[in-house]
Amino acid sequence: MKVMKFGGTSVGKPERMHQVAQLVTADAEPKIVVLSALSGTTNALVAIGDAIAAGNRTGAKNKIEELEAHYANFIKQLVEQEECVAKATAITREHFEFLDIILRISFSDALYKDILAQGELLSTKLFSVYLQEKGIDHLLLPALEFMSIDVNEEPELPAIKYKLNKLLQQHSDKKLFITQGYICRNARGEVDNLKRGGSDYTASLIAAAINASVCEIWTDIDGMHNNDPRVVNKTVPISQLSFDEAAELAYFGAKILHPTCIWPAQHSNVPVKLLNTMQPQAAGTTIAEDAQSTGVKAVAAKDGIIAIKIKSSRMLLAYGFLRKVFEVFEKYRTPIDMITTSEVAVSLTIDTDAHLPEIIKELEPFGSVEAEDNLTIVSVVGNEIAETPEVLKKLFDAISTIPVRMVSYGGSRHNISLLIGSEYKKEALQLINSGVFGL
Ligand SMILES: Nc1ncnc2c1ncn2[C@@H]1O[C@H](COP(=O)(O)OP(=O)(O)O)[C@@H](O)[C@H]1O
Ligand SMILES: N[C@@H](CC(=O)OP(=O)(O)O)C(=O)O
Repeated sequence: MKVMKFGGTSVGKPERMHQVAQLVTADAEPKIVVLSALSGTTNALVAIGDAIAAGNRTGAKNKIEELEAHYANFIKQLVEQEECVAKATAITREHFEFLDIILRISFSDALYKDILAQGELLSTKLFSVYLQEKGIDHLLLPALEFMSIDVNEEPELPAIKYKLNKLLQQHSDKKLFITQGYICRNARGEVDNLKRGGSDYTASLIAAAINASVCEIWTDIDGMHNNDPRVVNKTVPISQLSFDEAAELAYFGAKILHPTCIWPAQHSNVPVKLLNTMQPQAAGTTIAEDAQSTGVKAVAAKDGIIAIKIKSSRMLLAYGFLRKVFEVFEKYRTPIDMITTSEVAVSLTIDTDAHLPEIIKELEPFGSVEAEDNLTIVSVVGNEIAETPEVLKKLFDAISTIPVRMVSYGGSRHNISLLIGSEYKKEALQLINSGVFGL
């Protein structure tokens, strides 16, 4: 059995959904198809939730109406038969009625998550209606019945495995299952999600849970490119990546993959393929354990980074000092991305300001604390990169005009990371493209 995940761009237009139907019926292998919300929908739902949270009910109502109109148009081109048009219309009405009700009741965090879940519920149900119209046998598997996260918001792989396999056994006559990406239940049993872009994570968790033959991530580009195609002009697809390389690229900003979506597939040794819905014949990228070729593969950039510097001539070299610093970040569940130390200071980076004031306050007894935002981590990734001759020289020659704030080298065998001001990101990625990749 294989997993095929189609992102928002692959289901965002009726004709693309038609194409998805062709791709999922192209071979006889049983499959679980994971769909994201239509592109733009989750952003619109976030805007609706934010407007309601801010007490701007008129603004929220206008956004809901705009989104409903978008779905009304979508349906017109998705299905033709009167009966299917009626079904699709009833489905959208039901979900927009839910949003209308939320406008009238008191708002909570749990309701916000419910709002965000509507996108994937809509896309899968509408796709199911289209499959019905085409007479394609399938079953809609509700993700909320098997996809769960624990109190620390981590997916519960053993529970997911148990529940999903049980559901599949109950429907062993079926060959095609459709389910929602992104959405799940949390430890309180409420509707929750796997964070933005989380449908890739859903696909990888499902692939691990069923020990799939392959986890295919279908998107709007022919695989992982060597650089961010939204930022630089000339990029090329990479045919093979190891799990570690792909995980580093996803974590350090390659938007094509959700930051943590590699580990489940790696855990079960399921190869992941990145493929293009608009160009299905393109080779794409294969991510697998045995893709071990060495050398520089790609560069990615992660924005929204904050650097914190703690200066303390007294305490820094005392043992136990770093532990005390790390405990503050642990307390606020804020991961540290990069860290460097010197005789008198320790500098580290985080990617969220959610608890910044509390963190700074608790660090102040250790020394003087400075925080700086608007920074970007640029990560150059490739197996055994540190042992690859010339890489460091080429990299630093290429970016000699860019002020570099921090460097991380040696922490992983697959990664060299640089911290720069976000205003230099585009220039740095372009310089690395020509200086390191020769493009
Ligand atoms: N290194 C990269 N390789 C390929 N695509 C990238 C890379 N970095 C950023 N992207 C962007 O990721 C996009 C695909 O991811 P996403 O928008 O999340 O797709 P989907 O809607 O299918 O989930 C591409 O259109 C591309 O612009
Ligand atoms: N719809 C969700 C989940 C997702 O993964 O979407 P996409 O596959 O289009 O990146 C989001 O926008 O965050």
